[in-house]
Amino acid sequence: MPMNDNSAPTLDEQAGHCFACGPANPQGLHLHFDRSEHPETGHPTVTATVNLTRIYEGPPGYIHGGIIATLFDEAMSKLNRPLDTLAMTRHMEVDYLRPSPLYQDLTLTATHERREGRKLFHSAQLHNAEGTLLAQAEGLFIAINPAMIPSNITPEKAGH
Ligand SMILES: CCCCC/C=C\C/C=C\C/C=C\C/C=C\CCCC(=O)SCCNC(=O)CCNC(=O)[C@H](O)C(C)(C)COP(=O)(O)OP(=O)(O)OC[C@H]1O[C@@H](n2cnc3c(N)ncnc32)[C@H](O)[C@@H]1OP(=O)(O)O
Repeated sequence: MPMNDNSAPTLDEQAGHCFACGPANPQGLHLHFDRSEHPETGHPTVTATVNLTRIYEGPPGYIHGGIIATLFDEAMSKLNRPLDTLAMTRHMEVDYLRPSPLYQDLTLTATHERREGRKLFHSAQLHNAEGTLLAQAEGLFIAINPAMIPSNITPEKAGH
């Protein structure tokens, strides 16, 4: 693992195996997000194009609902950095409005709504190419102490 000047892994390096976004996870989703500001509120917003295969199937032809929740969790978590906050998901609600198809470009978006102290409230949506809303989520993220993130995860220490 690359090291910074202090020979300690950076947070990005620690997050390299994130199932949804980590480049170092061979079985991950490898999501990539573009970041911008909401045109009306100026709040951070992120977007990604997702096109998933049958590895992620739930109902035949459609994305598994747990994977859709993963997409929303990850998209909303990406809003924390532009808010200069390290935070973890505390609560999330998902509405599955229409089945979300495999093998199609879908647009995943998330936007920061408001902050109350340590509590960050975000929202997220999944649309198809025609602009139909397929699923949506609301998330509560809580700012954490960086010391909660272990810096020395290895398979040996995890018992594998
Ligand atoms: C996540 C860190 C990642 C670090 C990576 C580093 C760099 C980033 C670079 C790239 C990678 C980016 C992201 C990749 C990482 C993550 C992927 C997505 C994120 C996740 O996948 S992360 C995993 C799932 N996540 C957990 O594993 C959390 C388990 N959890 C806890 O560890 C604790 O829960 C903790 C520490 C979060 C808080 O603990 P706590 O004890 O300090 O606080 P508590 O739980 O009591 O709640 C606080 C306030 O929320 C209120 N509250 C609760 N429920 C509510 C509701 N429904 N509505 C309204 N308010 C509600 C309470 O009422 C209270 O409010 P009040 O303070 O006003 O009383």
